[in-house]
Amino acid sequence: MATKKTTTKKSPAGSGRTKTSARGTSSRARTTTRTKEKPISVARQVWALVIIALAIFIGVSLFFDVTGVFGRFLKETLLGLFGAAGYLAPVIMIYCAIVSGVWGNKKGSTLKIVVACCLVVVVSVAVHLFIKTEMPTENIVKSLFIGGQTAKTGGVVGGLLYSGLVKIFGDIGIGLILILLGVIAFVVLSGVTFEEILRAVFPKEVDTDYEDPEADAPFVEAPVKEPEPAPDRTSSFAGALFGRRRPPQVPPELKKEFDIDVKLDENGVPVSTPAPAAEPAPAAPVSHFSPDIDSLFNKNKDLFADKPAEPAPAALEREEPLPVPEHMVEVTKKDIIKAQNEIAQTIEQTAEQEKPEYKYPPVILLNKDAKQGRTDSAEELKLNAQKIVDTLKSFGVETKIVDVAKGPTVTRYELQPSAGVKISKITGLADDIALNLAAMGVRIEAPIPGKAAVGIEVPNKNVSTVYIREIIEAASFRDGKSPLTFALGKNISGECVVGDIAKMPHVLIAGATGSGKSVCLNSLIISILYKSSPEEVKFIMVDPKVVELGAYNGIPHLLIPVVTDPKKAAGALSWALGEMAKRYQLFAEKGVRDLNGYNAIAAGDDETEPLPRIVIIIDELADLMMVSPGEVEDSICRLAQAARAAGMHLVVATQRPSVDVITGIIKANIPSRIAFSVSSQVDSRTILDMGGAEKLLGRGDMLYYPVGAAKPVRLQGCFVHDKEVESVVDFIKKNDTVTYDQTVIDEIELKAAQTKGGHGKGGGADEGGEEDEMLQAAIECVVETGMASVSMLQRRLKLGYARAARIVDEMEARGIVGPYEGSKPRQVLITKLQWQEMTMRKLDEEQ
Ligand SMILES: Nc1ncnc2c1ncn2[C@@H]1O[C@H](COP(=O)(O)OP(=O)(O)OP(=O)(O)O)[C@@H](O)[C@H]1O
Repeated sequence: MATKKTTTKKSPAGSGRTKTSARGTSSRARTTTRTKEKPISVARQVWALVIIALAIFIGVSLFFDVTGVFGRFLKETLLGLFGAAGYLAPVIMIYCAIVSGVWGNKKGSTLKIVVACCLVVVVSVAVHLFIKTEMPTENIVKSLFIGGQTAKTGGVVGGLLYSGLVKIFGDIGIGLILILLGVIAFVVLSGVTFEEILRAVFPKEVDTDYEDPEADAPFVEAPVKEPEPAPDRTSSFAGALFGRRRPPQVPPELKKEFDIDVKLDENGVPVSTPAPAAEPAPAAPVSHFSPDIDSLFNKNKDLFADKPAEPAPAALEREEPLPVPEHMVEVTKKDIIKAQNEIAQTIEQTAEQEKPEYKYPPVILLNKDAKQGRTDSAEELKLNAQKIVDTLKSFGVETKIVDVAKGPTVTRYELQPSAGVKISKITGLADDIALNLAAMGVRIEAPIPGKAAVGIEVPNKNVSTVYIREIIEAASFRDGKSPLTFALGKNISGECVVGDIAKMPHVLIAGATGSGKSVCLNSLIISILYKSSPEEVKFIMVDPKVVELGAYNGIPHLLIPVVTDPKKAAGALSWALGEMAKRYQLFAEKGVRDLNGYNAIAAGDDETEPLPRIVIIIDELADLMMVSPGEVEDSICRLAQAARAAGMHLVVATQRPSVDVITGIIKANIPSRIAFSVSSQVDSRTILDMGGAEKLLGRGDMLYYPVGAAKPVRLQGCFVHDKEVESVVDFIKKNDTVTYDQTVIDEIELKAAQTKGGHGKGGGADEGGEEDEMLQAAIECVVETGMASVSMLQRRLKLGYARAARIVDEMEARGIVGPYEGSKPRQVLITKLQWQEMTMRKLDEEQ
C-alpha cells in the first residue's frame, strides 16, 4: 500500500533529511519541508504482485521438484548462470517487488533495486572465490553452466567474472572488492548509514551532539536549542571521514548582548561585526591593466580608499508564508468603531496634558562610525574593471570603463559601449560578469540616468555600515526645510541621501525578512525625533508584530500608544479618516487649501491652533490585511488619496510583497516605494513594477523610488541600533513623558459615545456600523417603563455601562428618547403604542 506521509529517514549517505533543522531562526524553526509523493500506479502494484508470485514459484522449484517442466527449467537456468547465488534470487525478487510496489516513489528505490540485483552477481563471484573450483579449460561456458547447476560453483556469471578479475587483482584483491561491495550493498539495502555503523564500532569517537533530535519526528515544532560549545570536529574520526562541519554557532553572549539574531558567515564570524582590517594591497610594480583603467584610478585615487573591512552580507533565505497569529481574529465594523472611539478619546485626553518644551535629543546619543585605518582597495577595483571589460570582449562586446563610483555596499563600474553595441547585449551578460568576478550577482543599470554610460554594480567585498549619525549631521539633513525630512542612507557615490515624507506623500517599504525594513523605519522615526517637535509632527504607529515599535511608547510625538491589536489598528485608520475630514472642514472655514496655508494663518492668530503633521506608520501590512482586508484597504486608499493636503502621511511596511497584501489599489495610491532585498523578480515587480530588488544584497541595501523619479536609486540604508533607539527615546521621555490612562477605557468608550457631532453616534447604524442586537430589546424596555436611564438598561438587560450608554445614544439619534439633561433623566419621546406601530410598519416595508 502506498504510504502518503513521509517519515523522514536518513538517506544512505546520512544526509537526505527532508526536514529543515529546527535550530536557527524562529521562522526556520517552523519550516518543515514535506516530500510530496505521487501515489504508486496500479500497474506497478500489479507487477510487484506478479514478481512475488514468480519468486515463490522459483523458490519452491529450487527446493522441491513439484513445479513441472517450467519449474525445472527455471531452476537449471538460474543455478547454471549464478551457481549457489541463484538461491538468493527469490529473496531478492521479493525485496525488489516490495521496494518497487510499496516504496516505489521514494528517493533511492531504483538504486536499491539495482544494488539488490547486483548482489546476486557479487555473491556468485564470492562463491567461486571461496569454493575454489578448478576453472575448466575447454567449453568454459558450458562447463561453468553445468557446474553451476550443482550449486557448488558461481555458475557462468560468477565463473567468468572471477576468471577475469583474478588475473587483474588476484584472490586477495577480489576478496577486498567483494567485502567493499558487500558493505555498500548492506548500507544501501538496509538504510543504515555509515555514521551509524561507525557509531556502533567507535561509540566514543562520533559525537552525538551533532545529531538533530527532531530529524526523525517530522512536522513537530521544535524548541530552539541553545547551541553547546562545539567539540573539535577534526579530532572526531567520523567527522574527519565525512568532512562534515558543524555550522557556525552564535556564542550566547553575543546573542544576549545585541538581542538580535546574529548571523555568522562560513568562518563563524558574525556578519554584523567588523572584521579586522584587511591587509593593505601590495603596490603593483608593473600595471597589467589597460591604460584607460589605470589613468582613471590614478585620477580618483582618494575615492577608492576603502574603509575597514566588514564581512559581506549573508545571503537571504527564502521567506516562508506567515502563519496567522493566534490573537488575530477577524475584525468587525463594530470593533473598528469601538477602537476608533477609544483612540479619539485617548488623543483628546493626552492633548489636555501639559506640554513642556520639546528638548531635541543630542547627536552624541547615536553611534559614530569608528574611523579606523583605511585600506586601499584600488587594486581590486582595477582588477574588477579589467575583468568586466575582458568578459564583455570575450562575448564580442567592446566597451571602455569611463568611471568608477565606490559606494558603501556596491561599486558601480560605468562603461561606455563602442558604437553599434546594443545595450541589451550587455544586460544579457550580467550572470557571466558575476561569474567572472566571483560576485554574488551584479545589477546592471542601463543606461545610468543622465549619463551616456551603462552602470555595472558589483557587490563590495568589504561592506561599510552607514551610521545614521553621519546622515543626521550632514548638511542635507540639517538644512532640510520640511519637518518630515528623514535620513535614508548613502548613494553609490557615497553621498548622504535624505527623504521628505511630505513630498512622497505616502511610502511603501517592502522586502524579505531580515532585509532591513525595521532598521529603515527606525531611522525614519529617529530622524524625525531629531528634526521636529511633537507640535510639528505626530505619529500613529501600528505594529501588529508587537516587537518592533514598542520602544517608542511614551514619547510625546505619539498620538496614541503603539497599536498592536489589529482591531485597534483598523480603528486607528478610521480615526485618521475622521481627522482628515475634520481638517478639511477647518481649512474650508479659514478659506485655505492645505495644512501649510492653515498653519500660516495659525502663526499670526492666537485663536487658531496650528495642526501637526501626522505620520501613520504600519509595520506589517500583511497582518492587518489578514484580519480585515476590505476595511484596511479601503481606509488606506481613502487616506492616501486625500490626506496629503491635510498633512497626513502613510508609511506602510511589509515583508510579503504579494498581490494579496500590496493590492493594485494600494499600489496605485502609495506612489513612493522603498524596496529591500526580495527573493524573486516577481516580488520586485510587485513593489517597484520592475525587477532589480532580487539582486539586492540585504542588510539595508535598497532601491529608493520616490514619486516622480525616472528610475529607482540604489542606496545603502543607514543603520540604527536598537540601543541607540532606546537612548534617544529615554532622553526624550526624561523631559516629556505622555501617560495614557488605560484604566479608563470604559469611560473613554462612554465619552466617545456621548461626544456629539464628531464620532458621537459611533455606535449607531448611521456611522456605517451594524445595529446593536440589544437595541430593540432596550427600546422595548424604555417604552415599557417610560424611563430612559443607562443604569436601568444595565440592570434589566445585563449590559456593560459603555454598551448601555451607547444604546441610549442610539435611541436619542432615532428620536426615541430626548437629549441628555444632566441630573434629570432623559425623556421618553414615544409611547409603547407608537413603538409597536413603528415596528409593524418596518416589518411591512421589509416584506
Ligand atoms: N542599513 C543597515 N546597515 C547594516 N545592517 C543592517 C541594515 N539594515 C539592517 N541590517 C541588518 O539586518 C538585520 C535585519 O534587519 P531588520 O530587522 O531591519 O530586517 P527586517 O526586514 O525588518 O526583518 P523582519 O521583516 O523579519 O522584521 C539587522 O539586525 C541588521 O543586523
